Amino acid sequence: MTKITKAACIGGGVIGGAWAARFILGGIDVAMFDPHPEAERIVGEVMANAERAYGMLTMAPLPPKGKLTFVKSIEEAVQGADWIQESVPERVDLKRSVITQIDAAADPKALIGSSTSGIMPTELQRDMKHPERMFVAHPYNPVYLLPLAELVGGEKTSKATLDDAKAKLAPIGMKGVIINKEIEAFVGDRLLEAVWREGLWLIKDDICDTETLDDVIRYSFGMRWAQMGMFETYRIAGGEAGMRHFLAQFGPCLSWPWTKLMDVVDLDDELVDKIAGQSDAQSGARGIRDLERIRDENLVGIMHALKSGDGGKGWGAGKLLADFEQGLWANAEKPKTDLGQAQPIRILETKVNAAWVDYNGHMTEHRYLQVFGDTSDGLLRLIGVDLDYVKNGHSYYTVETHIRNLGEAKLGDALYSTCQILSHDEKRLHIFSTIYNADSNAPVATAEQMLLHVDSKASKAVPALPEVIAKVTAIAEAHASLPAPEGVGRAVGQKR
Ligand SMILES: NC(=O)C1=CN([C@@H]2O[C@H](COP(=O)(O)OP(=O)(O)OC[C@H]3O[C@@H](n4cnc5c(N)ncnc54)[C@H](O)[C@@H]3O)[C@@H](O)[C@H]2O)C=CC1
Ligand SMILES: C[N+](C)(C)CC(=O)CC(=O)[O-]
Repeated sequence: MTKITKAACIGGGVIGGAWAARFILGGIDVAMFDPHPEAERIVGEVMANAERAYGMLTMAPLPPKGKLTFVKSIEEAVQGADWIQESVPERVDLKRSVITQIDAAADPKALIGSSTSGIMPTELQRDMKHPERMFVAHPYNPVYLLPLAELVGGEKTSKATLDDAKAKLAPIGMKGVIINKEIEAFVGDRLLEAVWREGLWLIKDDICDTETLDDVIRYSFGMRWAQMGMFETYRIAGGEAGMRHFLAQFGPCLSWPWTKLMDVVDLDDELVDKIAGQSDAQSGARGIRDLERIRDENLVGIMHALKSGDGGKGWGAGKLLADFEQGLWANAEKPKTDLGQAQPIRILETKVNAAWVDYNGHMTEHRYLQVFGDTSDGLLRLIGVDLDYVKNGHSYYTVETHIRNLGEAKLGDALYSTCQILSHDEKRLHIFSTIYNADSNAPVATAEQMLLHVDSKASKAVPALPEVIAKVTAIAEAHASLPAPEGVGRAVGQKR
Protein backbone atom coordinates (compact mmCIF):
# COMPACT_ATOMS: atom_id res chain seq x y z
CA MET A 1 0.00 0.00 0.00
CA THR A 2 1.32 3.45 -0.91
CA LYS A 3 1.71 5.64 2.15
CA ILE A 4 2.68 9.17 3.12
CA THR A 5 5.93 8.95 5.10
CA LYS A 6 6.34 12.60 6.09
CA ALA A 7 3.98 15.54 5.60
CA ALA A 8 4.46 19.29 5.57
CA CYS A 9 1.62 21.67 6.40
CA ILE A 10 2.00 25.23 5.14
CA GLY A 11 -0.60 27.25 7.03
CA GLY A 12 -1.97 25.99 10.34
CA GLY A 13 -5.33 27.72 10.74
CA VAL A 14 -8.74 26.03 10.85
CA ILE A 15 -7.90 23.71 7.95
CA GLY A 16 -4.10 23.40 8.12
CA GLY A 17 -4.30 22.53 11.85
CA ALA A 18 -6.92 19.86 11.19
CA TRP A 19 -4.93 18.38 8.28
CA ALA A 20 -1.96 18.16 10.66
CA ALA A 21 -4.16 16.33 13.18
CA ARG A 22 -5.34 13.87 10.51
CA PHE A 23 -1.73 13.12 9.51
CA ILE A 24 -0.41 12.86 13.07
CA LEU A 25 -3.21 10.55 14.23
CA GLY A 26 -2.49 8.50 11.09
CA GLY A 27 1.07 8.00 12.37
CA ILE A 28 2.74 10.52 10.04
CA ASP A 29 5.33 13.11 11.18
CA VAL A 30 4.39 16.68 10.28
CA ALA A 31 6.52 19.78 9.83
CA MET A 32 4.36 22.89 10.12
CA PHE A 33 5.12 26.42 8.93
CA ASP A 34 2.77 29.26 9.90
CA PRO A 35 4.04 32.77 10.73
CA HIS A 36 1.09 33.48 13.04
CA PRO A 37 2.51 34.28 16.53
CA GLU A 38 -0.03 31.95 18.18
CA ALA A 39 0.13 29.15 15.64
CA GLU A 40 1.43 26.58 18.16
CA ARG A 41 -1.38 27.29 20.63
CA ILE A 42 -4.07 27.20 17.94
CA VAL A 43 -2.81 23.96 16.37
CA GLY A 44 -2.40 22.48 19.88
CA GLU A 45 -6.06 23.18 20.67
CA VAL A 46 -7.25 21.68 17.38
CA MET A 47 -5.00 18.67 18.03
CA ALA A 48 -6.51 18.17 21.51
CA ASN A 49 -10.04 18.15 20.11
CA ALA A 50 -8.97 15.81 17.31
CA GLU A 51 -7.48 13.32 19.79
CA ARG A 52 -10.64 13.49 21.85
CA ALA A 53 -12.71 12.80 18.73
CA TYR A 54 -10.57 9.79 17.70
CA GLY A 55 -10.95 8.38 21.20
CA MET A 56 -14.70 8.29 20.52
CA LEU A 57 -14.47 7.31 16.86
CA THR A 58 -12.66 4.01 17.02
CA MET A 59 -11.45 1.27 19.33
CA ALA A 60 -9.14 -0.02 16.59
CA PRO A 61 -5.46 0.45 17.40
CA LEU A 62 -4.24 3.69 15.83
CA PRO A 63 -0.58 3.71 14.80
CA PRO A 64 1.85 5.49 17.15
CA LYS A 65 1.19 9.21 16.79
CA GLY A 66 3.37 11.16 14.34
CA LYS A 67 5.57 13.97 15.65
CA LEU A 68 4.59 17.62 15.12
CA THR A 69 7.43 20.10 14.58
CA PHE A 70 7.01 23.84 14.06
CA VAL A 71 9.63 25.28 11.71
CA LYS A 72 10.67 28.75 10.62
CA SER A 73 10.30 28.59 6.84
CA ILE A 74 8.59 26.85 3.98
CA GLU A 75 11.98 25.56 2.81
CA GLU A 76 12.60 23.88 6.18
CA ALA A 77 9.09 22.44 6.35
CA VAL A 78 9.19 20.65 3.01
CA GLN A 79 12.55 18.89 3.59
CA GLY A 80 11.98 15.14 3.30
CA ALA A 81 8.21 15.52 2.94
CA ASP A 82 6.40 13.42 0.34
CA TRP A 83 3.00 15.16 0.86
CA ILE A 84 2.87 18.93 1.22
CA GLN A 85 -0.48 20.52 2.01
CA GLU A 86 -0.91 24.25 1.43
CA SER A 87 -3.66 25.82 3.56
CA VAL A 88 -2.95 29.56 3.50
CA PRO A 89 -5.71 32.19 3.11
CA GLU A 90 -7.88 32.12 0.00
CA ARG A 91 -6.01 34.64 -2.17
CA VAL A 92 -4.73 33.59 -5.55
CA ASP A 93 -1.55 35.74 -5.44
CA LEU A 94 -0.57 34.49 -1.97
CA LYS A 95 -1.32 30.86 -2.75
CA ARG A 96 0.52 30.96 -6.07
CA SER A 97 3.62 32.48 -4.47
CA VAL A 98 3.59 29.97 -1.56
CA ILE A 99 3.14 27.03 -3.95
CA THR A 100 5.95 28.28 -6.18
CA GLN A 101 8.21 28.50 -3.11
CA ILE A 102 7.22 24.97 -2.05
CA ASP A 103 7.94 23.72 -5.59
CA ALA A 104 11.44 25.21 -5.57
CA ALA A 105 12.42 23.68 -2.23
CA ALA A 106 10.67 20.30 -2.20
CA ASP A 107 11.72 16.95 -3.60
CA PRO A 108 10.49 17.08 -7.25
CA LYS A 109 8.48 13.89 -6.67
CA ALA A 110 6.68 15.16 -3.55
CA LEU A 111 2.94 15.65 -3.99
CA ILE A 112 1.68 19.21 -3.43
CA GLY A 113 -1.99 19.57 -2.50
CA SER A 114 -3.80 22.87 -2.07
CA SER A 115 -6.75 23.18 0.33
CA THR A 116 -8.28 25.97 -1.75
CA SER A 117 -12.06 26.01 -1.66
CA GLY A 118 -12.47 27.32 -5.16
CA ILE A 119 -9.38 28.48 -7.07
CA MET A 120 -8.62 26.44 -10.18
CA PRO A 121 -5.37 24.45 -9.93
CA THR A 122 -4.27 25.72 -13.36
CA GLU A 123 -4.11 29.21 -11.80
CA LEU A 124 -2.04 27.95 -8.87
CA GLN A 125 0.50 25.85 -10.81
CA ARG A 126 1.27 28.60 -13.37
CA ASP A 127 4.80 29.43 -12.15
CA MET A 128 5.93 25.98 -11.00
CA LYS A 129 8.92 24.04 -12.34
CA HIS A 130 7.25 20.69 -11.59
CA PRO A 131 3.53 21.47 -12.00
CA GLU A 132 2.62 17.87 -12.84
CA ARG A 133 2.65 16.96 -9.09
CA MET A 134 0.40 19.83 -7.96
CA PHE A 135 -3.36 19.45 -7.46
CA VAL A 136 -6.23 20.66 -5.30
CA ALA A 137 -7.00 18.45 -2.29
CA HIS A 138 -10.11 20.22 -1.05
CA PRO A 139 -11.11 18.91 2.38
CA TYR A 140 -14.14 19.50 4.61
CA ASN A 141 -14.03 20.93 8.10
CA PRO A 142 -13.10 19.18 10.42
CA VAL A 143 -10.53 17.45 8.22
CA TYR A 144 -9.64 14.98 10.99
CA LEU A 145 -13.19 13.55 11.00
CA LEU A 146 -14.83 14.25 7.63
CA PRO A 147 -13.09 11.85 5.28
CA LEU A 148 -13.58 13.48 1.86
CA ALA A 149 -11.00 15.34 -0.21
CA GLU A 150 -11.95 16.48 -3.71
CA LEU A 151 -8.89 15.86 -5.89
CA VAL A 152 -8.77 18.27 -8.82
CA GLY A 153 -6.02 18.47 -11.42
CA GLY A 154 -5.04 21.53 -13.46
CA GLU A 155 -3.95 21.62 -17.10
CA LYS A 156 -0.46 20.46 -16.14
CA THR A 157 -1.32 17.92 -13.42
CA SER A 158 -0.56 14.32 -14.37
CA LYS A 159 -3.16 11.62 -14.03
CA ALA A 160 -0.60 9.57 -12.05
CA THR A 161 -0.44 12.36 -9.44
CA LEU A 162 -4.19 12.22 -8.81
CA ASP A 163 -4.17 8.41 -8.62
CA ASP A 164 -1.22 8.49 -6.24
CA ALA A 165 -2.89 11.13 -4.05
CA LYS A 166 -6.08 9.08 -3.85
CA ALA A 167 -4.13 5.95 -2.89
CA LYS A 168 -2.13 7.82 -0.24
CA LEU A 169 -5.25 9.20 1.46
CA ALA A 170 -6.82 5.75 1.98
CA PRO A 171 -4.50 4.57 4.80
CA ILE A 172 -5.35 7.68 6.84
CA GLY A 173 -9.06 6.94 6.52
CA MET A 174 -9.81 9.48 3.77
CA LYS A 175 -11.74 9.10 0.56
CA GLY A 176 -10.18 10.98 -2.34
CA VAL A 177 -12.67 11.59 -5.14
CA ILE A 178 -11.13 12.63 -8.45
CA ILE A 179 -13.17 15.35 -10.15
CA ASN A 180 -13.31 14.96 -13.96
CA LYS A 181 -12.73 18.60 -14.94
CA GLU A 182 -11.50 21.63 -13.08
CA ILE A 183 -14.10 24.28 -12.33
CA GLU A 184 -14.12 27.09 -9.74
CA ALA A 185 -15.34 25.78 -6.37
CA PHE A 186 -15.28 22.17 -7.65
CA VAL A 187 -18.37 20.11 -6.70
CA GLY A 188 -18.97 20.50 -2.96
CA ASP A 189 -18.60 24.25 -2.72
CA ARG A 190 -20.72 24.74 -5.86
CA LEU A 191 -23.54 23.00 -4.02
CA LEU A 192 -22.86 24.65 -0.67
CA GLU A 193 -22.67 28.08 -2.23
CA ALA A 194 -26.02 27.63 -3.95
CA VAL A 195 -27.66 26.77 -0.62
CA TRP A 196 -25.77 29.51 1.25
CA ARG A 197 -26.79 32.13 -1.33
CA GLU A 198 -30.42 31.14 -0.93
CA GLY A 199 -30.05 31.15 2.88
CA LEU A 200 -28.69 34.70 2.89
CA TRP A 201 -31.75 35.89 0.95
CA LEU A 202 -34.11 34.14 3.38
CA ILE A 203 -32.50 35.99 6.30
CA LYS A 204 -32.31 39.34 4.49
CA ASP A 205 -35.99 39.13 3.54
CA ASP A 206 -36.98 38.19 7.13
CA ILE A 207 -38.51 34.92 6.00
CA CYS A 208 -36.80 33.28 9.01
CA ASP A 209 -33.87 33.83 11.37
CA THR A 210 -30.57 31.91 11.38
CA GLU A 211 -31.75 29.45 14.05
CA THR A 212 -34.95 28.56 12.19
CA LEU A 213 -32.99 28.09 8.98
CA ASP A 214 -30.52 25.76 10.73
CA ASP A 215 -33.43 23.84 12.29
CA VAL A 216 -34.99 23.32 8.87
CA ILE A 217 -31.72 21.76 7.67
CA ARG A 218 -30.79 19.65 10.67
CA TYR A 219 -34.21 18.21 11.43
CA SER A 220 -34.80 17.19 7.81
CA PHE A 221 -32.73 17.04 4.66
CA GLY A 222 -29.39 17.45 6.48
CA MET A 223 -29.87 13.97 7.90
CA ARG A 224 -30.84 12.63 4.47
CA TRP A 225 -27.80 14.18 2.82
CA ALA A 226 -25.46 12.64 5.38
CA GLN A 227 -26.40 9.16 4.38
CA MET A 228 -27.58 9.21 0.76
CA GLY A 229 -26.70 12.52 -0.81
CA MET A 230 -29.06 14.12 -3.33
CA PHE A 231 -29.79 11.80 -6.22
CA GLU A 232 -30.28 8.57 -4.31
CA THR A 233 -32.60 10.43 -1.92
CA TYR A 234 -34.64 11.86 -4.82
CA ARG A 235 -34.87 8.48 -6.50
CA ILE A 236 -36.71 7.23 -3.42
CA ALA A 237 -38.83 10.40 -3.36
CA GLY A 238 -40.07 9.48 -6.85
CA GLY A 239 -41.79 6.46 -5.29
CA GLU A 240 -42.08 3.26 -7.28
CA ALA A 241 -41.71 5.18 -10.53
CA GLY A 242 -38.32 6.41 -9.30
CA MET A 243 -36.15 9.17 -10.72
CA ARG A 244 -38.10 9.76 -13.95
CA HIS A 245 -41.29 10.45 -12.02
CA PHE A 246 -39.44 12.68 -9.56
CA LEU A 247 -37.99 14.77 -12.42
CA ALA A 248 -41.36 14.98 -14.17
CA GLN A 249 -43.14 16.12 -11.00
CA PHE A 250 -40.62 18.55 -9.53
CA GLY A 251 -38.59 19.61 -12.59
CA PRO A 252 -41.12 22.26 -13.66
CA CYS A 253 -40.96 23.86 -10.17
CA LEU A 254 -37.43 25.04 -10.98
CA SER A 255 -38.84 27.77 -13.22
CA TRP A 256 -41.76 28.96 -11.06
CA PRO A 257 -39.29 30.03 -9.49
CA TRP A 258 -38.81 28.35 -6.14
CA THR A 259 -35.46 30.00 -5.88
CA LYS A 260 -33.64 33.33 -6.10
CA LEU A 261 -30.44 31.50 -6.88
CA MET A 262 -29.05 33.70 -9.62
CA ASP A 263 -29.22 36.94 -7.62
CA VAL A 264 -26.27 37.58 -5.31
CA VAL A 265 -27.32 39.23 -2.07
CA ASP A 266 -25.47 42.42 -1.17
CA LEU A 267 -23.62 41.59 2.07
CA ASP A 268 -23.77 45.22 3.24
CA ASP A 269 -23.10 46.26 6.86
CA GLU A 270 -26.77 46.05 7.73
CA LEU A 271 -27.07 42.43 6.60
CA VAL A 272 -23.73 41.45 8.20
CA ASP A 273 -24.93 42.94 11.54
CA LYS A 274 -28.24 41.17 11.23
CA ILE A 275 -26.70 37.75 10.55
CA ALA A 276 -23.95 38.15 13.14
CA GLY A 277 -26.48 39.28 15.77
CA GLN A 278 -28.82 36.37 15.10
CA SER A 279 -25.88 33.98 15.16
CA ASP A 280 -24.72 35.39 18.53
CA ALA A 281 -28.23 34.91 19.92
CA GLN A 282 -28.32 31.37 18.55
CA SER A 283 -24.87 30.11 19.52
CA GLY A 284 -22.92 32.85 21.32
CA ALA A 285 -23.31 31.24 24.75
CA ARG A 286 -20.71 28.65 23.81
CA GLY A 287 -17.08 29.13 22.74
CA ILE A 288 -15.74 27.87 19.42
CA ARG A 289 -13.78 24.93 20.90
CA ASP A 290 -16.87 23.90 22.86
CA LEU A 291 -18.99 24.02 19.69
CA GLU A 292 -16.28 22.03 17.89
CA ARG A 293 -16.49 19.32 20.56
CA ILE A 294 -20.29 19.11 20.26
CA ARG A 295 -19.98 18.95 16.47
CA ASP A 296 -17.35 16.20 16.76
CA GLU A 297 -19.45 14.10 19.15
CA ASN A 298 -22.40 14.36 16.77
CA LEU A 299 -20.30 13.51 13.71
CA VAL A 300 -18.82 10.49 15.48
CA GLY A 301 -22.35 9.36 16.43
CA ILE A 302 -23.52 9.71 12.82
CA MET A 303 -20.51 7.78 11.52
CA HIS A 304 -21.12 5.03 14.07
CA ALA A 305 -24.75 4.82 12.97
CA LEU A 306 -23.66 4.62 9.32
CA LYS A 307 -21.20 1.87 10.24
CA SER A 308 -24.16 -0.35 11.14
CA GLY A 309 -26.06 0.56 7.95
CA ASP A 310 -26.87 -1.85 5.11
CA GLY A 311 -27.43 -4.76 7.44
CA GLY A 312 -24.20 -4.21 9.34
CA LYS A 313 -21.95 -4.00 6.26
CA GLY A 314 -21.66 -0.24 6.66
CA TRP A 315 -22.91 2.56 4.42
CA GLY A 316 -21.19 5.67 3.02
CA ALA A 317 -18.87 7.32 5.53
CA GLY A 318 -19.64 4.46 7.97
CA LYS A 319 -18.46 1.83 5.48
CA LEU A 320 -15.29 3.88 4.98
CA LEU A 321 -14.78 3.94 8.76
CA ALA A 322 -15.26 0.16 8.93
CA ASP A 323 -12.69 -0.33 6.12
CA PHE A 324 -10.28 2.07 7.86
CA GLU A 325 -10.59 0.12 11.11
CA GLN A 326 -10.04 -3.16 9.28
CA GLY A 327 -6.78 -1.70 7.93
CA LEU A 328 -5.78 -0.57 11.43
CA TRP A 329 -6.35 -4.05 12.84
CA ALA A 330 -4.48 -5.65 9.95
CA ASN A 331 -1.48 -3.36 10.49
CA ALA A 332 -1.59 -3.49 14.28
CA GLU A 333 1.39 -4.93 16.07
CA LYS A 334 0.50 -8.42 17.19
CA PRO A 335 0.10 -8.41 20.98
CA LYS A 336 3.18 -9.70 22.76
CA THR A 337 0.92 -11.65 25.09
CA ASP A 338 2.37 -14.92 26.31
CA LEU A 339 -0.71 -17.06 25.87
CA GLY A 340 0.78 -19.88 27.91
CA GLN A 341 0.91 -17.90 31.17
CA ALA A 342 -1.27 -18.76 34.14
CA GLN A 343 -2.89 -15.32 34.30
CA PRO A 344 -5.87 -13.62 32.66
CA ILE A 345 -4.86 -12.12 29.30
CA ARG A 346 -4.72 -8.34 29.16
CA ILE A 347 -6.71 -7.45 26.04
CA LEU A 348 -7.79 -3.82 25.71
CA GLU A 349 -6.76 -0.31 26.78
CA THR A 350 -9.38 2.42 26.46
CA LYS A 351 -10.74 5.63 27.99
CA VAL A 352 -14.24 6.64 29.04
CA ASN A 353 -15.13 9.20 26.39
CA ALA A 354 -17.78 11.90 26.46
CA ALA A 355 -20.28 10.03 24.32
CA TRP A 356 -20.28 7.14 26.84
CA VAL A 357 -21.31 9.16 29.89
CA ASP A 358 -24.92 9.31 31.10
CA TYR A 359 -26.87 11.73 33.30
CA ASN A 360 -25.23 10.24 36.43
CA GLY A 361 -21.83 11.30 35.10
CA HIS A 362 -20.82 7.62 34.71
CA MET A 363 -20.14 5.32 31.80
CA THR A 364 -23.61 4.26 30.74
CA GLU A 365 -24.76 0.63 30.90
CA HIS A 366 -24.50 -0.45 27.28
CA ARG A 367 -20.96 0.92 26.99
CA TYR A 368 -19.81 -1.73 29.50
CA LEU A 369 -21.20 -4.32 27.13
CA GLN A 370 -19.37 -2.58 24.27
CA VAL A 371 -16.05 -2.83 26.14
CA PHE A 372 -16.75 -6.48 27.03
CA GLY A 373 -17.71 -7.14 23.39
CA ASP A 374 -14.44 -5.56 22.24
CA THR A 375 -12.61 -7.66 24.83
CA SER A 376 -14.10 -10.92 23.59
CA ASP A 377 -13.33 -9.79 19.99
CA GLY A 378 -9.72 -9.26 21.15
CA LEU A 379 -9.59 -12.78 22.56
CA LEU A 380 -11.08 -14.15 19.34
CA ARG A 381 -8.37 -12.46 17.28
CA LEU A 382 -5.75 -14.06 19.55
CA ILE A 383 -7.14 -17.53 18.85
CA GLY A 384 -7.22 -16.94 15.09
CA VAL A 385 -10.86 -15.85 14.68
CA ASP A 386 -10.06 -12.79 12.60
CA LEU A 387 -11.96 -11.12 9.78
CA ASP A 388 -10.72 -13.68 7.21
CA TYR A 389 -11.99 -16.50 9.42
CA VAL A 390 -15.36 -14.73 9.63
CA LYS A 391 -15.43 -14.09 5.85
CA ASN A 392 -14.93 -17.81 5.32
CA GLY A 393 -18.21 -18.51 7.06
CA HIS A 394 -17.27 -19.27 10.68
CA SER A 395 -17.48 -17.19 13.82
CA TYR A 396 -18.29 -17.23 17.52
CA TYR A 397 -21.62 -15.77 18.66
CA THR A 398 -22.19 -14.67 22.26
CA VAL A 399 -25.24 -16.48 23.64
CA GLU A 400 -25.22 -15.37 27.29
CA THR A 401 -23.74 -12.48 29.27
CA HIS A 402 -23.83 -11.58 32.96
CA ILE A 403 -22.35 -8.16 33.76
CA ARG A 404 -21.64 -6.97 37.30
CA ASN A 405 -20.96 -3.25 37.82
CA LEU A 406 -18.54 -2.98 40.73
CA GLY A 407 -17.14 0.55 40.57
CA GLU A 408 -17.63 3.90 38.90
CA ALA A 409 -16.10 4.72 35.52
CA LYS A 410 -16.09 8.48 34.98
CA LEU A 411 -15.38 10.68 31.97
CA GLY A 412 -11.71 10.41 30.93
CA ASP A 413 -10.91 7.42 33.23
CA ALA A 414 -8.31 5.13 31.67
CA LEU A 415 -9.46 1.50 31.64
CA TYR A 416 -8.04 -1.86 30.67
CA SER A 417 -9.63 -5.26 30.37
CA THR A 418 -8.53 -8.85 30.91
CA CYS A 419 -10.02 -12.17 29.92
CA GLN A 420 -9.81 -15.66 31.44
CA ILE A 421 -11.00 -18.87 29.78
CA LEU A 422 -13.06 -20.84 32.31
CA SER A 423 -13.85 -23.85 30.15
CA HIS A 424 -14.28 -24.86 26.54
CA ASP A 425 -15.14 -27.66 24.19
CA GLU A 426 -15.15 -27.82 20.42
CA LYS A 427 -18.23 -25.57 20.18
CA ARG A 428 -18.33 -23.65 23.46
CA LEU A 429 -16.12 -20.99 24.98
CA HIS A 430 -16.90 -19.94 28.55
CA ILE A 431 -15.03 -16.76 29.49
CA PHE A 432 -14.74 -14.25 32.31
CA SER A 433 -13.64 -10.67 31.55
CA THR A 434 -12.84 -7.84 33.93
CA ILE A 435 -12.59 -4.10 33.28
CA TYR A 436 -10.11 -2.34 35.60
CA ASN A 437 -9.40 1.31 36.33
CA ALA A 438 -5.89 1.74 34.90
CA ASP A 439 -4.74 4.11 37.67
CA SER A 440 -5.96 2.20 40.72
CA ASN A 441 -6.14 -1.32 39.21
CA ALA A 442 -9.50 -1.62 40.95
CA PRO A 443 -12.07 -3.77 39.13
CA VAL A 444 -14.86 -1.67 37.63
CA ALA A 445 -17.00 -4.43 36.11
CA THR A 446 -16.94 -8.12 35.26
CA ALA A 447 -18.70 -10.13 32.57
CA GLU A 448 -19.19 -13.86 32.41
CA GLN A 449 -20.04 -14.94 28.88
CA MET A 450 -20.78 -18.05 26.87
CA LEU A 451 -19.80 -18.01 23.21
CA LEU A 452 -20.84 -20.60 20.63
CA HIS A 453 -18.84 -21.44 17.52
CA VAL A 454 -21.09 -21.24 14.45
CA ASP A 455 -21.33 -21.85 10.76
CA SER A 456 -22.70 -18.37 10.01
CA LYS A 457 -24.27 -19.29 6.67
CA ALA A 458 -26.13 -22.28 8.10
CA SER A 459 -26.83 -20.37 11.35
CA LYS A 460 -26.03 -23.35 13.53
CA ALA A 461 -23.42 -24.30 16.09
CA VAL A 462 -20.57 -26.37 14.65
CA PRO A 463 -17.12 -27.35 15.99
CA ALA A 464 -14.40 -24.70 15.62
CA LEU A 465 -11.62 -25.41 13.13
CA PRO A 466 -8.74 -27.49 14.57
CA GLU A 467 -6.22 -24.60 14.57
CA VAL A 468 -8.61 -22.49 16.67
CA ILE A 469 -9.31 -25.34 19.08
CA ALA A 470 -5.54 -25.86 19.47
CA LYS A 471 -5.05 -22.22 20.50
CA VAL A 472 -8.05 -22.20 22.83
CA THR A 473 -6.82 -25.41 24.44
CA ALA A 474 -3.34 -23.98 25.03
CA ILE A 475 -4.76 -20.91 26.79
CA ALA A 476 -7.36 -22.91 28.71
CA GLU A 477 -4.68 -25.31 29.99
CA ALA A 478 -2.63 -22.36 31.25
CA HIS A 479 -5.74 -20.85 32.88
CA ALA A 480 -6.79 -24.14 34.47
CA SER A 481 -4.52 -23.52 37.45
CA LEU A 482 -6.12 -20.11 38.18
CA PRO A 483 -8.70 -19.88 40.96
CA ALA A 484 -12.28 -19.34 39.79
CA PRO A 485 -12.79 -15.55 39.68
CA GLU A 486 -14.94 -14.06 42.42
CA GLY A 487 -18.52 -13.81 41.14
CA VAL A 488 -18.44 -16.69 38.64
CA GLY A 489 -21.82 -18.36 38.27
CA ARG A 490 -23.54 -15.71 40.38
CA ALA A 491 -27.23 -15.32 39.70
CA VAL A 492 -29.04 -12.00 39.84
CA GLY A 493 -31.07 -11.74 43.04
CA GLN A 494 -30.98 -11.27 46.79
CA LYS A 495 -29.57 -13.78 49.24
CA ARG A 496 -32.44 -15.34 51.18
N1 LIG B 1 -12.39 27.06 6.91
C1 LIG B 1 -13.01 26.18 6.16
O1 LIG B 1 -14.14 25.76 6.45
C2 LIG B 1 -12.35 25.61 4.95
C3 LIG B 1 -11.26 26.24 4.36
N2 LIG B 1 -10.67 25.68 3.26
C4 LIG B 1 -9.54 26.35 2.61
O2 LIG B 1 -8.38 26.19 3.44
C5 LIG B 1 -7.51 27.31 3.27
C6 LIG B 1 -7.19 27.92 4.62
O3 LIG B 1 -8.41 28.35 5.20
P1 LIG B 1 -8.59 28.46 6.79
O4 LIG B 1 -7.78 27.43 7.46
O5 LIG B 1 -10.04 28.50 7.01
O6 LIG B 1 -7.98 29.89 7.07
P2 LIG B 1 -7.33 30.45 8.43
O7 LIG B 1 -7.37 31.91 8.31
O8 LIG B 1 -7.97 29.80 9.60
O9 LIG B 1 -5.84 29.93 8.35
C7 LIG B 1 -4.89 30.40 7.42
C8 LIG B 1 -3.53 30.29 8.08
O10 LIG B 1 -2.54 30.55 7.11
C9 LIG B 1 -1.47 31.26 7.78
N3 LIG B 1 -0.68 31.94 6.78
C10 LIG B 1 -0.85 33.15 6.21
N4 LIG B 1 0.13 33.40 5.34
C11 LIG B 1 0.96 32.32 5.35
C12 LIG B 1 2.16 31.99 4.67
N5 LIG B 1 2.71 32.81 3.77
N6 LIG B 1 2.75 30.80 4.94
C13 LIG B 1 2.22 29.95 5.85
N7 LIG B 1 1.08 30.23 6.52
C14 LIG B 1 0.46 31.40 6.27
C15 LIG B 1 -2.21 32.18 8.73
O11 LIG B 1 -1.34 32.62 9.77
C16 LIG B 1 -3.32 31.29 9.22
O12 LIG B 1 -2.97 30.60 10.40
C17 LIG B 1 -8.23 28.26 2.31
O13 LIG B 1 -7.76 28.04 1.02
C18 LIG B 1 -9.68 27.84 2.42
O14 LIG B 1 -10.44 28.12 1.29
C19 LIG B 1 -11.06 24.47 2.75
C20 LIG B 1 -12.11 23.79 3.32
C21 LIG B 1 -12.87 24.33 4.41
C1 LIG C 1 -16.77 27.94 3.49
N1 LIG C 1 -15.87 27.11 2.68
C2 LIG C 1 -16.10 27.47 1.27
C3 LIG C 1 -14.50 27.44 3.04
C4 LIG C 1 -16.24 25.72 2.96
C5 LIG C 1 -15.46 24.66 2.32
O1 LIG C 1 -14.62 24.86 1.48
C6 LIG C 1 -15.75 23.25 2.67
C7 LIG C 1 -16.46 23.00 3.98
O2 LIG C 1 -15.83 22.51 4.91
O3 LIG C 1 -17.65 23.28 4.06
